[in-house]
Amino acid sequence: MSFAAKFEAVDILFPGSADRGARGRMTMALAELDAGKTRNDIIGSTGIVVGAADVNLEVEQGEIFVLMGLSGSGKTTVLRALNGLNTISRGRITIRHGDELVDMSNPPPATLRRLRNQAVSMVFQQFALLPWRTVRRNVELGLELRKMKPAEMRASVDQWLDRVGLLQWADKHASELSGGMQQRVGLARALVTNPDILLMDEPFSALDPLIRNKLQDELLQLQRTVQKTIIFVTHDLDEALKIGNRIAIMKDGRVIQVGKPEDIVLRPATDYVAEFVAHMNPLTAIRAASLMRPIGALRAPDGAHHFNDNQDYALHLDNSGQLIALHRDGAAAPFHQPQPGVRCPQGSTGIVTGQHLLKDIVEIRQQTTRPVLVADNGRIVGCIGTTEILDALTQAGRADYRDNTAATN
Ligand SMILES: Nc1ncnc2c1ncn2[C@@H]1O[C@H](COP(=O)(O)OP(=O)(O)OP(=O)(O)O)[C@@H](O)[C@H]1O
Repeated sequence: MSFAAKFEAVDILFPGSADRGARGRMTMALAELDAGKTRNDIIGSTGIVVGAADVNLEVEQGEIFVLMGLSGSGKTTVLRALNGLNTISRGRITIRHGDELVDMSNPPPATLRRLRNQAVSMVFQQFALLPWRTVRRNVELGLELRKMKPAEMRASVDQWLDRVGLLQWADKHASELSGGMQQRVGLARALVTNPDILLMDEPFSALDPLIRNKLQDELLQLQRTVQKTIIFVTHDLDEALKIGNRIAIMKDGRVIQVGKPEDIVLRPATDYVAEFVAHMNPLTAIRAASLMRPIGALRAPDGAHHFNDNQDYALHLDNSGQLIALHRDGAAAPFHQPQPGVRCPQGSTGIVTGQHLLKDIVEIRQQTTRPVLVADNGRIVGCIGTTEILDALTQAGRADYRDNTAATN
């Protein structure tokens, strides 16, 4: 997989007033940064604000990459450097636009215009719609600079309005829509230009929790079809864990950990991240592959893999690792592959993939009253019983898991 955007040792400093001494103060601030001085030291001695320091990141094509951190940690500063709204003080940012690699360190104005028009679009927290324009005319805004024929423009716009479920609202004014609907218009406006990268700056923060949750689901659904590279800023760890393929945690302008949601949850790199994680919702963050007990450890002398979850479960696998028979306390027991939206039969063990979320596992377990098996391409790789679910749900259980994996690594 090639990168969509790459940050190499990026520092972004804000000089404040553009007086004659600004350049000298900037040089001094960079030297102080190199000497390990803190943000507060640097603002005290030079008046310069460090927005981002030594940021190294590679965002892959087609992933949702989340920048997460508390207010002032530098998320927006990093995001805005990707469309040239913030100037890089040192280091390099490269953006892939088709076959071209664009250096964002100091792009000529024409390159920047082309990039903003074609390669990078942004969705804002406060929607930024024009209230006097209709919904359709707001979405057209993204295409107006392209000199498209009106009929072609209308077809693209309506296709996107349809995708975000607002085609019926096309002739209403933006001000007549609810917050959630307005943000769907913002999303359609950003996507109608078919950008390589979509930047989303706290897009759902202004919405109430139910609508926010719904829009997160819709974004994930949309992403499955459009497969865009999305860089998403949030200060909410649950949101980051739910929607991010990978997450960068920021503090004081620096990236302190980058990883998949489960890396962040199960292996926090610092006490600071661990403190965040202690308050998160594991149901939408932990996947079957991380919480299962691996099958390898469960083989008994009779050749079956035995797993105890109140009762003894014996898994009989063929040479390729597929389940051919399951016994519960010695009696043959049924198993099945759960289907989305279909209630699992009670008493039948469900077989899921490693990608299933803890919330799905809990639901399957509740419906079947049986442990859950995990398969990778048909090969059984692990089991999830009550103990594994409780471990994943509780902070203490997750800490045990961390200690055990650290001990076995
Ligand atoms: N244009 C600017 N001029 C001066 N300082 C700035 C500017 N933009 C950001 N900063 C400073 O850079 C630091 C990082 O700000 P940034 O907005 O990136 O943080 P954030 O993590 O996105 O926070 P929030 O969630 O509150 O938006 C802050 O100290 C902020 O005051």
